Amino acid sequence: MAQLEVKIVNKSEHPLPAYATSGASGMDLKASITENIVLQTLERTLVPTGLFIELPEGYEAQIRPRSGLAVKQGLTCLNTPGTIDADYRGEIKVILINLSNEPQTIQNGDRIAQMVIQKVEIINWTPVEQLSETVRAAGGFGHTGKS
Ligand SMILES: O=c1ccn([C@H]2C[C@H](O)[C@@H](COP(=O)(O)OP(=O)(O)OP(=O)(O)O)O2)c(=O)[nH]1
Ligand SMILES: [Mg+2]
Repeated sequence: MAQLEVKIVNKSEHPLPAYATSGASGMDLKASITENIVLQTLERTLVPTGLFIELPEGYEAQIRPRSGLAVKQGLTCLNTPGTIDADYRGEIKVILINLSNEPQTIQNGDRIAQMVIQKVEIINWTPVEQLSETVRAAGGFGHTGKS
């Protein structure tokens, strides 16, 4: 399979993010910090990764939570999925929040989130007076029931 080339500047002391298995969607991102971060219950913070990327136009990176961190420590990404725009040249940072009942500590090198690269469609609007009819029509938000 042809693979996309993506420029990256790595200012962290950690190796480049990598796919853990051949079928993985995401690459884990590590905290690049000089001091531990302690998050109290419901506290949030911006965790630096030391990574800067240049995505080709038509692509984005999504920053998603790791399920292990979520289930074991109640740590998740507040803005999930975080969006890294193709034209962003700043440091990739992860907005973590502690949804557990105890303080949670983040150490340098901890795998705090995962990054998925995806294609995005850029669209043009076609303004119209009416949309096509469907069975669902305007039903939503539980409209089809529970089971
Ligand atoms: O989890 C995230 C989300 C965003 N970003 C960076 C990359 C992204 O391209 C930029 C802007 O993100 P977003 O569009 O989500 O934030 P905004 O509040 O709309 O800010 P802006 O007005 O700068 O677009 O911030 C991150 O590093 N991590
Ligand atoms: Mg924005």
